[in-house]
Amino acid sequence: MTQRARLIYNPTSGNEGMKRYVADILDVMEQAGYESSAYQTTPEPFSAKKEASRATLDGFDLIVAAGGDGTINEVVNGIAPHRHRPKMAIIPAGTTNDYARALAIPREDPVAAAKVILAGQTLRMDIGKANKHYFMNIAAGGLLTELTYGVPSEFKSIFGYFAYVMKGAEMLPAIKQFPIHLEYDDGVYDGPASMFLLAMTNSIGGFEQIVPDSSLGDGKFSLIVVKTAKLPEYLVLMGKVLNGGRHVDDPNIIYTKTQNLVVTREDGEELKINLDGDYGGSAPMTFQNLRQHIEMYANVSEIPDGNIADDAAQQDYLQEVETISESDINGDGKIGK
Ligand SMILES: Nc1ncnc2c1ncn2[C@@H]1O[C@H](COP(=O)(O)OP(=O)(O)OP(=O)(O)O)[C@@H](O)[C@H]1O
Repeated sequence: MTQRARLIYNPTSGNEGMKRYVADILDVMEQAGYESSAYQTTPEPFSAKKEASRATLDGFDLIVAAGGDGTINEVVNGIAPHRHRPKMAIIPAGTTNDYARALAIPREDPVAAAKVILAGQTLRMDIGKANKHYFMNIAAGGLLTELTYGVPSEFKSIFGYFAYVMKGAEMLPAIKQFPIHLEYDDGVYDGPASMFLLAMTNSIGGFEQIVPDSSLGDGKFSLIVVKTAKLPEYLVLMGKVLNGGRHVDDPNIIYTKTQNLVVTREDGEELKINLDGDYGGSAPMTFQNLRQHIEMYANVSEIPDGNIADDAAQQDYLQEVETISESDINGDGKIGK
């Protein structure tokens, strides 16, 4: 039976330019063998999530999310709760596009991004669960991340803000410590912290060094806890991030891999949690890594081998590799020249 694909696109993402590419993107999806249709998101909250959920229940085989990381996060939230989940493809049109960067998908040209589907390479990507919400790239808490709520979209990404901070250091005096209780796979931390991050890729506002050893599809979060709130120590840490990810050994940092995490703020104050750049609820929060939960088209050959878990690259890609080796088979059926 012909496979069906649904394009869910946000007409307001980026420079509101997505609309004019829709016909060409649908054409690429058809070339890839999918019977294709499109849905334009609306100003109504969570329209992308609702449509992704509906299309999943309707049995669509592929959902293509075109928009900023906010739209991609909504589509992930529409798909992730279901037992039978379609594949996803990403067409970036936001301001930061961290997730597309992680999947090595072109970020300037939406049609080129769609053509990643034609190459047929996919990765089974981990998805994070945070209480009842899902996220695909990053969860974070702490004052620096709270500053991102209610700011203009160009500063919406936590680490767009982080970059801003690194340039101007204007926000650093605002960093405060709070008492936190963390339970993760290898331990418990009770003590002061100024922020924590849970990352699933190494694509965080363009800083690949924040998570120097991420492995897509390994079923583990990279947990980073910054204990200090002292300005000079923050500057040292930022220097170490830029200097090849050496912050991971700093005594002011906890850096570990974990599948599960429980976060509680111990002084009774609210700790807002940011999921993929937007407010996603407050602590106490339980996080779980859903290993290889959604299969996504990716430019796998452009991602360094060391950044992909051994069993995350999927069928189409592997078939392509097998096809190449079949051409090496001799007339006598043996492999080799
Ligand atoms: N037709 C529409 N009109 C107005 N707002 C919309 C419409 N469709 C979606 N939205 C809103 O767009 C927001 C998501 O934007 P998205 O994150 O995809 O793009 P962006 O803000 O340009 O990207 P980035 O987060 O990278 O800056 C959601 O709040 C959603 O409700």
